[in-house]
Amino acid sequence: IKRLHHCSRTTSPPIDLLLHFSLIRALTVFVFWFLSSLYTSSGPRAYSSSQQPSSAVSRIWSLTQRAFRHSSTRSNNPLGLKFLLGPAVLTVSARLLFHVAYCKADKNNNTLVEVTAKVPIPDFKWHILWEFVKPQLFALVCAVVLAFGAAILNIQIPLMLGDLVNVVARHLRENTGNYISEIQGPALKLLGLYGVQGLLTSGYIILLSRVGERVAADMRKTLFASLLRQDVAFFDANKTGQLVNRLTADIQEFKSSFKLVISQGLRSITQTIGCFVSLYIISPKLTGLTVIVLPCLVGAGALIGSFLRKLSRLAQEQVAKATGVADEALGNVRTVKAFAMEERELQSYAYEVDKSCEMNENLGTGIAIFQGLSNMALNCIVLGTIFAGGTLISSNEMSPGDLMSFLVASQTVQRSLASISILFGQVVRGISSGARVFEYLSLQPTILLCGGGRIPYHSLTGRVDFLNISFSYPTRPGHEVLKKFNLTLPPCKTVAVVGESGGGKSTVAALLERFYDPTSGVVMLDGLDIRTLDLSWLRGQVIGFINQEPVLFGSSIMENIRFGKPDATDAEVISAAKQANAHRFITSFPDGYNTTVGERGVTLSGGQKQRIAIARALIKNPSILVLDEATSALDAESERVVQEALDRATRGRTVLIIAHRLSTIQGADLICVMSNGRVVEAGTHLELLGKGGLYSDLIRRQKAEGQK
Ligand SMILES: Nc1ncnc2c1ncn2[C@@H]1O[C@H](COP(=O)(O)OP(=O)(O)OP(=O)(O)O)[C@@H](O)[C@H]1O
Repeated sequence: IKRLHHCSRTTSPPIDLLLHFSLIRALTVFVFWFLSSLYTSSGPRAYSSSQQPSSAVSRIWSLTQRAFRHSSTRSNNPLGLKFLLGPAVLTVSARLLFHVAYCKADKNNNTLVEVTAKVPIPDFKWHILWEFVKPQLFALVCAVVLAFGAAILNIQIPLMLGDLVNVVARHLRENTGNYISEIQGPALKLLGLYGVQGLLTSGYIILLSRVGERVAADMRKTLFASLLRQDVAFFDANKTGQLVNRLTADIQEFKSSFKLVISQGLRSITQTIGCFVSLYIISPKLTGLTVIVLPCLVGAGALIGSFLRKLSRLAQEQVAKATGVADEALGNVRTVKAFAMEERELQSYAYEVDKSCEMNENLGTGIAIFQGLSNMALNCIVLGTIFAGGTLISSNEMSPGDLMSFLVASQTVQRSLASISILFGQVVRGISSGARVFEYLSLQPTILLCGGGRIPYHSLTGRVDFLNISFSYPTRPGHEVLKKFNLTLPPCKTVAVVGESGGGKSTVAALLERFYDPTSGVVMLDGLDIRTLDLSWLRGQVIGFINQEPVLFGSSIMENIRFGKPDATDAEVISAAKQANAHRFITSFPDGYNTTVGERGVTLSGGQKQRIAIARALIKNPSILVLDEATSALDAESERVVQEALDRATRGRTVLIIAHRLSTIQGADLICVMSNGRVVEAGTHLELLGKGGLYSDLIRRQKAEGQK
């Protein structure tokens, strides 16, 4: 349980392997016990004295009959049936216990690191996988060839073991010749086979891990690039935690499944087919019997499998929900603490985790029953083989060595089928993880970053026209925010947009930045529709954007300012900081411009963050500056310093100010008052006051609030 606490839910629990190994060991012991009992107790001598296979056959019959009667107290049949059914029953109960314990450990430690899921799970796109696999094709083909070779050698091993047993049996029967020289040939051949098989195994594992890691790295880079390309509307609709999960957990899960399917899947399938061929060569009759039983088992397995897939999908969706709750609480931890909501957040998380725990317990029980039943069925096949094999030996159609080969080969088939049954769950998880990754890889943004024209810098005036704009946010299509909105920002003038909260002021700025495209109407820059212009040029060089809550990156101040112009020299960074009134406070820090600002700039005051954001916007020397309530989150003193910086920054530029505090915009060349999604009043401060309309009302209201 201690190990399980640390083991990710996405990996196959190690106990599975232990159980499967113990089962295989128990079966091997049984086979050897069975064969040795033929040759030892009343064994080889009785066999060799009579020289009749029928004596061995009658012994098989009597032993197996006794085994069925559970006659463990009598003579030399100590375990019999228990050897066959015992491990299967143990497997079922141990797996049940294991899943209960595992889920409990999970519940107590809240160590859920499951992949995210979105309803419904998208289709798996094979052509995208092919694009990633193509560059690694050579290594992959080599790995497949080596894995195939190892599997083929594994198929030979039962046959060679049979030869070995035949040599031993002949020597014991005839008791003539040199045992060492007789056994030497087949034994050395077998040893060589083991050696080559080991080499091939190492080879394909090395190659596969290389292919897996490279495919995963390529997928991560491509997915990240694809996410960064998406429209702002995409990020409105999807949670950051879920997106990050696709980059990490989903790709990890997919990589593990990919490697496992190629290595274990290919080996197991080859071994199953190859050993079936061996079985057929050894004894067509016995193989025929197995073939009759197998389709029934496969049919039942497929039925249970589809049910388990449904359970798995529901469980994954629930885990994603729990992760979302944790992500939101941790991402907004200051708000949670400020409202003393830790307990409530914990309760919501615990509720979702408990639900996912219950679903995973059910899934675990389903998998346990499935694996237990399949193990039991396979064990019964071995038992049936012994019954039928005895009959064939009695009719001289088989030698003891053949029976040995048949049993080992059928055991290989059983082992391979068991590993296929383990793989089953992994494949389901891998396919759904891969599908989630590919879904975002193939997503095309509607607003393309590159392409389109640029206006030469010397002829750019910075005039902006919003013409008949109507707009609804894609996440809320029924709610029209702008209705036939018209506004002109004359070159090198400052226009302020004011109005009641939620009236659509910030939306105007978002449309100018082309975070969204209007539903109808057009935004023009210097008389050109901005949809025809190169977006990276527009955002990167023409428009500077400063909003109410500037977000800094967790690097140094120097790097944060340089974010506005990646090729800026240190001198340019310092000059921008001076323009933004930031140089003095930056140089007062012991590390100056190399001071790291903490996650999202948490180690700086609001005013300091805002001035760095202004410097970041100014360094690209934009023709148009958008200030979206840039000072409204600051106290009076910070506001004064930042306002000073802004006044300096706006000189000689086209400026759009989205303002809440009307005191900050009285010097604007034009003030537009918005109501109900359109401009209802426009003029200078004094003109609007003289009209006594909505603007005067807003001023009066703010004054009254200020006095209060
Ligand atoms: N990303 C979004 N998705 C959906 N609706 C949005 C989104 N952003 C804003 N809205 C809605 O659009 C309307 C206008 O919002 P906007 O932010 O433009 O108003 P505002 O005038 O700037 O308000 P405030 O002065 O309070 O900042 C509001 O009803 C808001 O709920």
